[in-house]
Formats: sequence, C-alpha cells, structure tokens
Amino acid sequence: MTNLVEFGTPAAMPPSERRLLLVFDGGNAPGYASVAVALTEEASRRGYEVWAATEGFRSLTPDATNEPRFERLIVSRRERYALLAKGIPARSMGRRVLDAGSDFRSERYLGFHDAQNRRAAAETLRTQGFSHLVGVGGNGTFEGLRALLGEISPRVPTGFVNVSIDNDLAGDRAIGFLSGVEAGATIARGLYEDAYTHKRIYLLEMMGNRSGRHALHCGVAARAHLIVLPFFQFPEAVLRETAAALSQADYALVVVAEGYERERRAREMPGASASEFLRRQLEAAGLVDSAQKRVIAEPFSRYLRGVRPAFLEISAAYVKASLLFDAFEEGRTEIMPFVLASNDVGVRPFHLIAREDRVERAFLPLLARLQIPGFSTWIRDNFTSEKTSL
Ligand SMILES: Nc1ncnc2c1ncn2[C@@H]1O[C@H](COP(=O)(O)OP(=O)(O)OP(=O)(O)O)[C@@H](O)[C@H]1O
Ligand SMILES: O=P(O)(O)OC[C@H]1O[C@](O)(CO)[C@@H](O)[C@@H]1O
Repeated sequence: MTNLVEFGTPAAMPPSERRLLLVFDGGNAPGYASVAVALTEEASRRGYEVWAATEGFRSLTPDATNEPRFERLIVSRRERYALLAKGIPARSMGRRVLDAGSDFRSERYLGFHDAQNRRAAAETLRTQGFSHLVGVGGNGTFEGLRALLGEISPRVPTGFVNVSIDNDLAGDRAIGFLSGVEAGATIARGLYEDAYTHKRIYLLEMMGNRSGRHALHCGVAARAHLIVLPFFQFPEAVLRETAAALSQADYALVVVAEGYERERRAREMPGASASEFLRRQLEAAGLVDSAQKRVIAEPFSRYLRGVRPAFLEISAAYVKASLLFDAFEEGRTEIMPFVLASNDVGVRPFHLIAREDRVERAFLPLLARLQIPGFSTWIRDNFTSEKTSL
C-alpha cells in the first residue's frame, strides 16, 4: 500500500508562543482521557495550540515507533477538517471525556532513563517549537518529566497532572484513584461473596507495586478479613498466627498488594505472583488447601484498567486543568495542580512534591478483621511512626 499522507509536524506550523505539548506516560488509569480533554479545552480557550505526543516520552526520542509523533488536539470537528486539509494530524477531543484508556500511549519506555535519549527529547522540544510542556501520569512520569527538565535550556513553562491508580504523590488526590478503588472494591467484594458462598479463603492480589493505598481502600471497603500492604515483611510468628486464624475462619477474603515481598519473590520464587507467594508462605505456616476448604490465590489482575472514570474524577480533571493554565498565566512554572476536596485545591511547586508510599495511620486498625493479636501488635510496633505512616 502506498503512503498517501505525509503528515505535517508542529515545526511546519507558523511559530507560536503558545505551542503546548502534552506527554502522557505511566500506567493507564481511569480519567487519562478526561485529562486529555480537559487540558485541550482549557488550553484552547486560552489561545494555546495544543499537541500531544502519540506514545509518551518515546515520541520525543529517536526510539519513536509511531508516526505521526505529534497530533494536534482540538475541540471542534470543523477545526479538525481544516487542519487535516493542510496535512496536520488532528484529533477532535470533544466527545472523549468518558473514554477508558488513552490514545497517546504505548508500552513504557525504559530508554528515558538514559540521559542521551532525554537530551534528544529536549532537542525535539526545541526544534518543534514547543513553548509549554505538560506531563500527565503518576510518580514515574513525574520523575521522567523532572529528568527531562534537567536537559532543557532554557526551560519552558512546565506543568504536571497527577493521574494514577496508585495515588502515590503527597498532597494530591490522583485522578483515577477514586474510580480505581470503586472498580477494585467491586471485584474484591465479589470475591468476598464467593468466599462466603463456598466457604473459601481467597487471597486476592490488587494493584500497588510500592503504594498500598489502592489495596488498602479496596480491602477496607470490601470488608476484607486481612489486608497485606506492599511494604510488609511478616515475621514467622505473625505468619503462623495468621495461618491459624484463617484455618479456623469459616471463610475469608485476604487482599494482598502486588508489590508484596517483590525482591524476595524474585530471589526465591521467580515468576510467582504476590498472592501465590503469600499462599505458599501461609501453607508453610499451616494453612492447608483442601477439597473441603479451598485456599485460592488470585493472580494480579488488570481488569480495572478499562473502567470509565467516575464523574468526580472528571470534575477534578477540569479544575486541575483550569488551575494549571491560570498559574501559567501568572508566570508560574514547574507546578502541579492538586485537588484534595472541593475547596482544598491549588498548585504545588515541583520541588515540594514527593513520592508517598505510606498509608494513613487511622486506617491501620482496619487491616485485620480476624482476631490476630500478634498481627495487630506487629502493626502498632512497626508502622505507626511518622516514618511509616501519615
Ligand atoms: N527516574 C526516571 N528518569 C527518567 N525517566 C523516567 C524515570 N522514571 C520514570 N521515567 C519514565 O516515565 C515513564 C513512566 O514511569 P512509570 O511507568 O513508573 O509511571 P507512573 O506514571 O508512575 O505510572 P504507574 O505507577 O502506573 O506505572 C517510564 O516508562 C519512563 O519512560
Ligand atoms: O499493568 P501494568 O501496565 O504492568 O502496570 C503495573 C503498574 O500499575 C500499577 O499497578 C498501578 O498503576 C502500579 O502499582 C504498577 O507498577
């Protein structure tokens, strides 16, 4: 087949002082598309020419695999036709606000850890004439954006919108977190009902490689009997007591975060999921899987990736976009808009943003619903300090 269209690049457009590039990266989360729509609408209203990288950071480097590397984002269909007629790849965003998934991603790009590729990305930003830059994603994407900034000279006004199921940046509620918990807790509660029906023990692995918040809130809401956070390393005595309590339970749901004993698993049981690893630990400690009483490890699931965002996430996406562009207008840069509650909103400078893997202390007593005094003591002694909880 012949290549009928040679796509125009941002550089082919007349120069603009308001040429904004959106870069989406990291794990998919409900609300990713809503943020794309909100940023496009709010920026267009303020006179920006909005572009998106079609496969995240990768599009800015020689490792780009997708053409065109940049798409112009607009709100109205008419504008789209006008741009297409000039050979400019354009996507009309108006109707995508509820979409699951994202149009602007590919697999994660580890090459961005290499400074040479980030230098190439900085050069692409310059040659394509981007005057403003906004990254969208979770903690890793934020790190990638900061690393990229280190290669840009002079820097351009830059912002970041926090979208992630993990919700692992302090001082914000990531878009996607609420919807992720809603979908995750629905799955967890379904397994709870199944455990009750068949008198089983389910060990359900949930998202959270390093952050425990998704597993925590899903587990508490689904009334899980036990919640295992990613940074736990159980002492033998606690495992034995937990295995004994589960053996005596009529039925139980245990929620275990994906990152539980990640390094030890890689060493001792390569390929085993967190839930399977925990199952074997509990088995060694006396919890027996039998035909009468099944002990079932559910492997890591990505089912909640495809859910549409809750409307509260969409309103947060709009207010974050609005706060961000207002801040740009005020001459501020390297900022992240935050939304914690309706009136608890604002923008934070990048240098005050930190990764947050701790969980809120008030939730710690809710980790175990079974009577496991040793577990509760271990939690109190190890996880209630400033260092380990909020
Ligand atoms: N320290 C870093 N230096 C340079 N680039 C980075 C760095 N950390 C992450 N990146 C880039 O950011 C991308 C996204 O990172 P990561 O997958 O950790 O995302 P995230 O936004 O935290 O989402 P999730 O937690 O769902 O995976 C990586 O694929 C990589 O391209
Ligand atoms: O499903 P993927 O793309 O492998 O991503 C896994 C990542 O997603 C999360 O589970 C949630 O974003 C992270 O904790 C984890 O690192």
